[in-house]
Amino acid sequence: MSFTVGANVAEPYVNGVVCWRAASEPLIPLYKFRRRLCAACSKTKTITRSIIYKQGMAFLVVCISSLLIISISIYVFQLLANRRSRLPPGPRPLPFIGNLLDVVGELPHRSLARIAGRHGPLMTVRLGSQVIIVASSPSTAREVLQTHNRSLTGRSPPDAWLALGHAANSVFVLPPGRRWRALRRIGTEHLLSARQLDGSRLRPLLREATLDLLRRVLGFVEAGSPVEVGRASFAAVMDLQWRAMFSAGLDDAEERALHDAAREAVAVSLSPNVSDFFPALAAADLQGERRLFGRRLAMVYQLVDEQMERRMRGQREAGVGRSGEKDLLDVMLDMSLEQAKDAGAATINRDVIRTFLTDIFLASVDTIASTIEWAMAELLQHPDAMSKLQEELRKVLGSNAHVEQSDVDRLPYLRAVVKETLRLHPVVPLVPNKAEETVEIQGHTVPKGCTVLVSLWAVHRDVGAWPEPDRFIPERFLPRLEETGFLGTTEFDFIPFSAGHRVCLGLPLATRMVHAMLGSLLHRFEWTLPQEVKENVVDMSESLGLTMIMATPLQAIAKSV
Ligand code: HEM
Repeated sequence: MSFTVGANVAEPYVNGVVCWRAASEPLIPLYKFRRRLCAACSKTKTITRSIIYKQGMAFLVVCISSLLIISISIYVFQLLANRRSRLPPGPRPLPFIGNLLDVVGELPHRSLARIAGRHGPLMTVRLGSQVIIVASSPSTAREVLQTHNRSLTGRSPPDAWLALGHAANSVFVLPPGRRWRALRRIGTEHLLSARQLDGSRLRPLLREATLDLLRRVLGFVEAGSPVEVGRASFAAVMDLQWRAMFSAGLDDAEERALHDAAREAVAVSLSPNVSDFFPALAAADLQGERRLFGRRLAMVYQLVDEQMERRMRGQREAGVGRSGEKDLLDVMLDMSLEQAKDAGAATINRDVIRTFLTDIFLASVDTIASTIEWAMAELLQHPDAMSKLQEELRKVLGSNAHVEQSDVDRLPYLRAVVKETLRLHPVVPLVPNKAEETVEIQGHTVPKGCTVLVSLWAVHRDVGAWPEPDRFIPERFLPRLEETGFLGTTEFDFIPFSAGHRVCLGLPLATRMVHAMLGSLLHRFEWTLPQEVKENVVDMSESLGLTMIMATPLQAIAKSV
């Protein structure tokens, strides 16, 4: 770009001296002007600066006013468009940034619930250039997850997920097409259905994971140190998931690497990112979230790849597949070989296998471990509920050392505690869908392409559905244990696993492990808070990535019973 200097600005007076060279050259590009003018006379240095300064200021003023005019026009246009398109009501957006200032600064599920308190259970917020419709009540959640679910199951991958091409094959963010359906089917048929989990291959693994957790806690007890409940649960679930997918355990170094990589990948993956609010800036990755997510993901990929390599080498050397019961990796490798033979467009290739196994791994560890940690934090602050639960466990289990899946039906208070924990602390508090078609909800328009966020957190604290919504009262679930199950398909006031086409794939595994692990921890140990925590309070603040975890990891003192 070049700037020109007209005759009027080319006669600058600085300390009473006129620059004749500038005056005689009415049109000079600024960058040249600066160099040439300096060669012309002894006073030019000052004069040049003065002219560049004036030009720069003029340019800045022109830019700022154009930006202001453009953004005010967009703003007015949006307001008019909103009125005409009958979007749900919402806070007035600022030009450019929309309602970002209202939402950031607090955890998004909390700020959105606060704003919904003013604007209603179906509201519109604008985050940067993105239009988001938020459903915050049981009835609006039902509209999204049941009535209009077919049109609202799309996904826009968060920018961070584009790292290493993860989004292209990720079951979490794939649009509801052929590949997404194939992956869900594989997950259900070969790992996560009740039939698989209660079958001869996986059932012993699930039991072993509970015993593994008890052993880890015993290690803390014997060392006389407080138990890091979340960390111990995380490690036990991680090992279980690895064995279920690869029929192989993790050594200490792998366990440490995976723990840190998985926790950080999950934490970074959905944290607020300017690239998501302003897709036009995404290429710059200004916050570095995509790079960070990519680095963490690469560590998980590397370990998954090692397992794949080892298995494929084994198959090549033996000339046949593994004998015995097949694990998830076997099943997926067999499928990819079959599809390669058919020479059609393979739905399952190596990249898809790597991404799916990584997704399943990431989905399972933090969710189950955090739910157990939240439950323990609540119980430690509600000793009556803890005693009642331990009494029930003593009666039902007697001298059995741990909870089996077959015991859970006879443990109503344990089930009520788990439900109340998931009500107050749904580990996925906001579920983002994308409207694939325009739909009408309660007299408002939800336009095609916008994001439709269901706030499970707000639904679970809806005052109409839940008296004293912020209190931990497991008893509220006792009369309705059988009524709603976990799917919320009747009332939609309790939907920790969401509902509809994209309902959580891991529900059967999660409910089995949370009940078995939590029940066993309470049956085998007496729990108290460390003295310094008793004197203050348990820090119940949340930290949010892909899942909602405790910001301060819970520590508790365990004593063998
Ligand atoms: C307490 C534990 C868990 C909770 C509360 C939970 C909750 C959720 C929620 C709310 C969703 C979003 C559903 C939607 O988009 O409408 C979800 C999705 C998903 N969950 Fe879970 N989850 C848990 C454990 C697990 C486990 C253990 C696995 C796998 C082993 C898993 C695998 C998945 C997958 C693959 C999806 C994506 C489904 C899709 O988009 O099609 N989850 N989960």
